[in-house]
Amino acid sequence: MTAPSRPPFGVLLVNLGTPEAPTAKAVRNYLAEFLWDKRVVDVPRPLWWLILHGIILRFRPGRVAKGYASIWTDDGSPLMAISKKQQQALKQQLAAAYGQDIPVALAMTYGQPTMEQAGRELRQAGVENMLVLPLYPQFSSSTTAAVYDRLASGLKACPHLPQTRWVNEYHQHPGYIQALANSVKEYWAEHGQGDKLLMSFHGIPQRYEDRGDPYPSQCRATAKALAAALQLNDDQWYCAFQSRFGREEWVKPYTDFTLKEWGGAGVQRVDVISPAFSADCLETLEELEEENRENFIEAGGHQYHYIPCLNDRDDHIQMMVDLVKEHTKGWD
Ligand SMILES: C=CC1=C(C)c2cc3[nH]c(cc4nc(cc5[nH]c(cc1n2)c(C)c5CCC(=O)O)C(CCC(=O)O)=C4C)c(C)c3C=C
Ligand SMILES: [Fe+2]
Ligand SMILES: [Fe+2]
Repeated sequence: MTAPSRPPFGVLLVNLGTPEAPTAKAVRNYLAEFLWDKRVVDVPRPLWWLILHGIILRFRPGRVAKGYASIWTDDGSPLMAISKKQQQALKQQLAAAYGQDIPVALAMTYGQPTMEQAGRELRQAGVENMLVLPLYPQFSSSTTAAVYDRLASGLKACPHLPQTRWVNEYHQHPGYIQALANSVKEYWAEHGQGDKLLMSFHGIPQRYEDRGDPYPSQCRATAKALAAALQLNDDQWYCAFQSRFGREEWVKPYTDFTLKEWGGAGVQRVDVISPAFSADCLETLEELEEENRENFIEAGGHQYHYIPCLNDRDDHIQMMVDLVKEHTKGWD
């Protein structure tokens, strides 16, 4: 009997993390870990500890849990359920592309599965070369860099470091732009085309951009590339930022203000897509699908269409296979 051969490399897929249940307690645990990360909120300690534990974690979890309850599925939080589907689909498409099993593990920056769990899984599969693929198309210090920190701290206990490479961002990758364009075109073929396509990205504080975070400019570049792929005129599309948190200024223009303004200005129908997210989540299914629909309709708009994230679409997973091939040269 021959020993099973080592895989040439393994892939670590990473996303943000999500609560274990749509309850105030689970949301509190999730937010306590997430919002304590200095990459996410940089307010000096111990002041931030007092604000987080004294105010935010007392009131926010109950309200946010209701939002999660409205989108929860039989398979749990959408972000987790979709991430698992992406993991399985990527494994299948990599096996087809390489003619052998390529291990793919899933980790979350906050909560489960941890970097340590995913790392052990890859190690047990014999992985010595690891490609880290954070599922954030645009690089931000608050997301992608946080993955680096967590992985580095998870590897502290590892006696045998794998060779590691990273996918920093893929905000203008031709396969990514093409998959976005395909999804919009398919949506329009079925539902017709609106007056405007709003590309709504998760925001970050303006201060983070001012000190060099490239995320907003990468979002604007993604939006421009998608508009070009769809051959839209300048008045047919717009790029805005959602999900503000706290009182300080975040990158503008704001999605909710834009939709209120459009609703009042007689825009009849708007189509909304959210290219900062590789998987549908609270910020798309609740904030965009529900809250912002209300903002537009209450201001006088008529039709509001939300176009889903790329999730486990074939062309999205194929783009991940291309990213893997491009970043593992010499390992295969
Ligand atoms: C407090 C500051 C925050 C920054 C900066 C931030 C950046 C950022 N986040 C994502 C992706 C996601 N964020 C999600 C939820 C979420 N984000 C924040 C705060 C910041 N995000 C909070 C407090 C929450 C939780 C919900 C709430 O309390 O309002 C999610 C959804 C998770 C889910 O379970 O579905 C994603 C995904 C990006 C891409 C980003 C910057 C580039
Ligand atoms: Fe966020
Ligand atoms: Fe939100």
